[in-house]
Amino acid sequence: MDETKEEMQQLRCKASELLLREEWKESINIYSQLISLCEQHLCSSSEFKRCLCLAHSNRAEARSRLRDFSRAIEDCDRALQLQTEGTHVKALLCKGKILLSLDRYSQASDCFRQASKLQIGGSSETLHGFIYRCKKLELQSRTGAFDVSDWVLNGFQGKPPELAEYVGPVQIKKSEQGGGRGLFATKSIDSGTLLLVTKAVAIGRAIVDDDHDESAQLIMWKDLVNKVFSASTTCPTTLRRIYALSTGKPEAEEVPDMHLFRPEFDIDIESSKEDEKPEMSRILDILDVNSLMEDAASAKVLGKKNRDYCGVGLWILASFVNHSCTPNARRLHIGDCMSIHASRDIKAGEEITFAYFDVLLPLKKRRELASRWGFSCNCKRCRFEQVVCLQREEQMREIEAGMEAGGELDMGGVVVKLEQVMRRWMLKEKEKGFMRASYWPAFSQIFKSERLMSKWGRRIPAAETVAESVAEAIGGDDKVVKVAVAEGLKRGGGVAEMERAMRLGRGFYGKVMKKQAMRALLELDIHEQSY
Ligand SMILES: C[S@@+](CC[C@H](N)C(=O)[O-])C[C@H]1O[C@@H](n2cnc3c(N)ncnc32)[C@H](O)[C@@H]1O
Repeated sequence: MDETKEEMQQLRCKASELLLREEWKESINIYSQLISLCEQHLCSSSEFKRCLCLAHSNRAEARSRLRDFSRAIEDCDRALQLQTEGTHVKALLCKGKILLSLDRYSQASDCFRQASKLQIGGSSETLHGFIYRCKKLELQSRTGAFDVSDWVLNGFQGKPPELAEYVGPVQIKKSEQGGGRGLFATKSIDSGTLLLVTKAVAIGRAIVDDDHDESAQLIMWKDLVNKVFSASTTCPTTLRRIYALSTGKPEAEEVPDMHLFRPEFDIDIESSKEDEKPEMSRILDILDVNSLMEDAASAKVLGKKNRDYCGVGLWILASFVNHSCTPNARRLHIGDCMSIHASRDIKAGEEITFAYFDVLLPLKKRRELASRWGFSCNCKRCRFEQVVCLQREEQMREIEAGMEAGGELDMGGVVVKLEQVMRRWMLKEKEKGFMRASYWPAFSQIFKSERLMSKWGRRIPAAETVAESVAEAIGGDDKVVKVAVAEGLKRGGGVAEMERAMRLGRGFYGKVMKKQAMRALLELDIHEQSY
């Protein structure tokens, strides 16, 4: 027996040393040996029981560092079952932290509460900190009451605010407009209302000098693939969610139960399907269809100091949102989280869509971009412009030619000609908005140049009119909102002008941002004239 106890001591010392050195895999190995030794001698002495309990707690810690959450939780539960004083708190703390990172806020909170009751003496500050965090996140995830204004107003100091997973008034259904499934509003909502907040499964990042920097793009992509594969290997819930996403064969895809995407969801490990093992080829297909670049405009603004720092990621629930060139929703990137809000008023039952690419472009360019995603957009705006292009081929060709030539003079010509023909064709306001959105690059070139404005300004509508009409057609967009703000500022920033800009800003930034923070953000880039 003494020999066995000595062996136990040796394994214990070795494993804790490895744990301290953060050599997780090796420490798991040794703890596994220690566990089997203790299990064999469990009945002979209480020392083995204490050691077994501690070994499970510590192996849980090491497993959780490798994000092997389900097996880490199994270890915590075993330690809790053995219930040896002291280690009990350790296992509860570890389990709580894992549940917190799996967005199971109330279950995490229960663990921290139990631990704080058991903790005798010592500082309970950490536990109270965790309990406070759980409470805050649980409230956010239940009510959708998010506010990132303070962080914005503090100049993005420190880490981005921690945001809870939130599933608002949305549901997945078969889509009529896009292929496969889509996300739909379950009730009528107004512009700026938050629809969901979701943390990335993973984000691949790299410094990209320009759009053609292929090696950096490859690094970013490989980083994403490895992280997603590893996340789906270690967490059955993540795998189940990832496997609900499209592989690019819409006809074969079922509508998953919304329950699967709610924050407190947990699959019963026993019931996790045997055949649900991550397969690299399926994961690659899924990433091909669903991964998104961090939206350039918002990622750049919301806390990124280095503007060439690019990221491509996978955000599960957001992956059910189809594209439209006249979208009604917007995404914002705050740290690793994506929030999606209505960029216009949305009716109950309406499909929620956002833009996969810049939609302030003519039909031909948008078609090219959509074809890179493997679909052709059939939204209201694309259908309308297709008819215009067919029926008014000659005039549209002239406008297109001016656009492609790209000179300042040509831009003036493009805009004046476009406004003339739209008057002649007696287009409705909404239709004018569609066309103006398509030729926005020409409008914005004129609006941002005093010289061009003095030459063409009297022959085209005012910047605010164009900005409002475009925003009406495609929802809030930072380039468009900035024009409204710049105009407001030029006129001395009067209340009415700023109110208008703020209304448009609400569509772009959503209600997670108070007016003051939105104003700070909008003014930030005005001087760069990045519209
Ligand atoms: C991120 S997924 C969107 C959700 C997907 N429809 C599903 O069933 O899971 C992207 C894929 O959806 C389809 N899609 C998205 N927007 C579309 C649109 N406007 N028209 C047709 N297909 C679209 C394309 O097949 C695209 O590759």
